[in-house]
Amino acid sequence: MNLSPMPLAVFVVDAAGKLSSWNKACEKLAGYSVADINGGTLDSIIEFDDPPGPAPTIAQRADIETEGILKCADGRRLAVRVLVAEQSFDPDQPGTFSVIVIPRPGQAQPRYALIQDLPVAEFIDALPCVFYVIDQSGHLLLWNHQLEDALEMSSEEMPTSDVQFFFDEVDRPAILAKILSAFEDGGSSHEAELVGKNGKRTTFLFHCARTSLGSLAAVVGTGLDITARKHAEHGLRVRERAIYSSINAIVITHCEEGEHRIEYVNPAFEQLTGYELAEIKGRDPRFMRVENCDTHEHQRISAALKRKESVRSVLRNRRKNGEIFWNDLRIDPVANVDGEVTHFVGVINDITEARHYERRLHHMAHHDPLTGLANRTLLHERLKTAVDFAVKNKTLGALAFLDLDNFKHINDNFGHDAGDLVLREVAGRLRENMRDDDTVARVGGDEFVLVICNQPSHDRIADLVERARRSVNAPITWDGHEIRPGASIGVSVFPDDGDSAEKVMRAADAAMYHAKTLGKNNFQFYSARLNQIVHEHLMLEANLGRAIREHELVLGYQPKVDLKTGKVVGAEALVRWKHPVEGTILPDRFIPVAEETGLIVPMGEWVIDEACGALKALRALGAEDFIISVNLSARQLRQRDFAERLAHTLERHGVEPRSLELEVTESQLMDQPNDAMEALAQLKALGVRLSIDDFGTGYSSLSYLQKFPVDFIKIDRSFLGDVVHDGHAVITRAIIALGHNLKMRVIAEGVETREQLAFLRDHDCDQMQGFYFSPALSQETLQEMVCSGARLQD
Ligand SMILES: Nc1nc2c(ncn2[C@@H]2O[C@@H]3COP(=O)(O)O[C@H]4[C@@H](O)[C@H](n5cnc6c(=O)[nH]c(N)nc65)O[C@@H]4COP(=O)(O)O[C@H]3[C@H]2O)c(=O)[nH]1
Repeated sequence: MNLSPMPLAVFVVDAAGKLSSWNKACEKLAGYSVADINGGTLDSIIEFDDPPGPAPTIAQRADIETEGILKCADGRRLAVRVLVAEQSFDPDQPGTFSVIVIPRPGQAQPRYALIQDLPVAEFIDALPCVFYVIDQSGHLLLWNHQLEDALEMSSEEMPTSDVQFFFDEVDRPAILAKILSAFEDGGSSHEAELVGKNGKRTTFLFHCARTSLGSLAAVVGTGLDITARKHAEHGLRVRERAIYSSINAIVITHCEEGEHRIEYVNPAFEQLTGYELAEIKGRDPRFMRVENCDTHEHQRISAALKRKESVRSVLRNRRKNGEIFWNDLRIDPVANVDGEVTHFVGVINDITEARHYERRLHHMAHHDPLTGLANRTLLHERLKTAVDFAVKNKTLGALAFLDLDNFKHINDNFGHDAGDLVLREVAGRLRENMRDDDTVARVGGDEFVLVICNQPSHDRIADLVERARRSVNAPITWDGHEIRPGASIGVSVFPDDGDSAEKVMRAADAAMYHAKTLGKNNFQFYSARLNQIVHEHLMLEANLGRAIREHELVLGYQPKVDLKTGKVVGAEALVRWKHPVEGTILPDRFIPVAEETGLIVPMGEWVIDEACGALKALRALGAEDFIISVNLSARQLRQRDFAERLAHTLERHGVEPRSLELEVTESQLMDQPNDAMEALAQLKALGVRLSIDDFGTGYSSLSYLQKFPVDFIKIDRSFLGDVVHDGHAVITRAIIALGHNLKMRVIAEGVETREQLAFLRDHDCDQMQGFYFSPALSQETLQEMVCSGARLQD
């Protein structure tokens, strides 16, 4: 064992106390040479302050600090502390003991008295740093190999170089100043980068101190390689800067015993929340929470923090100014080197804008832009919820479909702005009449829907719907005009009329259909009978197309008689449906379905084609002037190429246009009078005859009537009634006079009695048709009648 670097005096003795080795410090302290001590015992050198009695063995002294006197070679008696320790870690010397001798206070030698015993050169080279001694000329007197490595220089090159050249030119003045300061003030320290001969750069933390070598003033110093630390510091600074400059608000909290205290917030946080670090440092970040809001999210966060786990949450927080913002928050734990979580980093994203945008999108996806009411999508959701609720809780609810009766008329006459105003006004009125829990939706141009929840009775529902209907009825002023919207409403009650949204909607639809067929501005509840009607309607709708294709339709011809001559001058073609199962179906049942479905157009074409065929046949029989009239739907009239197609049909059958008469009802003409006028003008130009059907029921404006290029007006059947006695006679007379004044001829339909006939004759009516003379006949029977020259008897 080599004891020489040890500065304390140490003897090695065996169990009997015989000295076997000692160190230089020991020689120094006691003044013995090797020869003096060799073979001696511990007792010959140290006098222990033992209590009276037998002296303890060496082993007994182990690990006990005792005091004694070191008997020095020069006769001095030095008071010492003695520590005996068994050299158990040295397997080569079993049973040997170290005896460490420490001079007692006041007895010690100067601190570094033993230094010359140390192998300084080895120490210097073993230092974990560079070592140097510089003289006043700035040249190295002493250095270790670490310095050579850093400078990439050999030992030979070192003394010849001025130390300032070990540094970058820009750093040199500062380096010189530091060395100078060490010479003048006794010491200095600084960080600087040593530049190796081949460019290697190493950052050192230098400490130097003034010293003297004999009479030579010098500076001795060390330099600790801090390159790695510098890199780390730089990295940290970059990261710190990144956090500082991040556009995301960042908060760092310190956590201890479940408490979270804000330690740092970046400027983005300050900007976002309005709080500055100084005023919130040390507070729990939850102070920003909105009370009683997002409680579930807060619980989730607390639980994650307790488990020291990351968590993400979207919740509302309050800014300093009280404003609430949506926070997309992410919190991550930060552990120290021992893996213990000491901090949490929270990244806050203000997503208020995005949330609002999302909400706006959601609102747009679920609401009608014009009125702000729920749209079809939202209606379906709400209805489903309401029906499910009613089924589960055994309460009553209602679904009301509401159609504005005259919306098209409003749009056509007052323009789309007026139409929009009416829709918005109606929407507002419906909303006002419903509770917040109810739903008011707009699902089409003029179609509104109400979902009414939680009602005590059918009566109460009826009251509510009636109130809504009346509110819609109130007049709206537009550009000085008073518009009075009307509404047809169909109502189904759930769960009575259906336990699912689909069934309830079907029922309300049926009720609505019924309400419309009953006339305008009323409301109807769904009923089983109603269902039957609607079912029938659907059946007709499904079969009518086939009926047209499969030739199940036939025409009946009701003769028209000239009232002056009694001669049969024409006939009205009336369509019938010979249904293979149901038998003959009259047009009043299926024409409205054909109108609704658009099948009226192909059906109308067939009728004209058939009527032309009949005209051709009659002509062949010699009835040259015979006229057949057909009923025309407004839908046919609106077809752009109707006149053209009609001309083709007439040509194909070789029928003169003047033999065909087209009857259009007064109400259909007045629906869009300007368009109708244009269409009628085209037909007139073609040469066909025109007549206004059901005259007296359609509120004709006289100015229009004058302009329609029609040949006949047909007094509506309803005015004939008891024409001889009641007020209808006045109207009938007026219509006949009006027609004649407008240079039109007048025909009366539905004539059933001799009295009616007499009345018509007395008032100069031109023609008649009706059961009194004949119902509609088959083509063959009509031909027979015409050929036989049958006449109306006086
Ligand atoms: N009470 C009574 N009724 C009488 C009398 N004389 C005739 N009628 C009935 O009155 C209706 C006259 O036809 P409309 O007013 O044009 O009314 C027609 C017409 O608007 C429509 N229609 C019939 N055929 C066609 C067609 O081919 N095309 C179109 N678009 N509509 C048609 O169906 C309606 C009903 O037709 P129909 O059921 O055939 O009923 C016919 C006819 O049978 C009478 O003395 N007393």
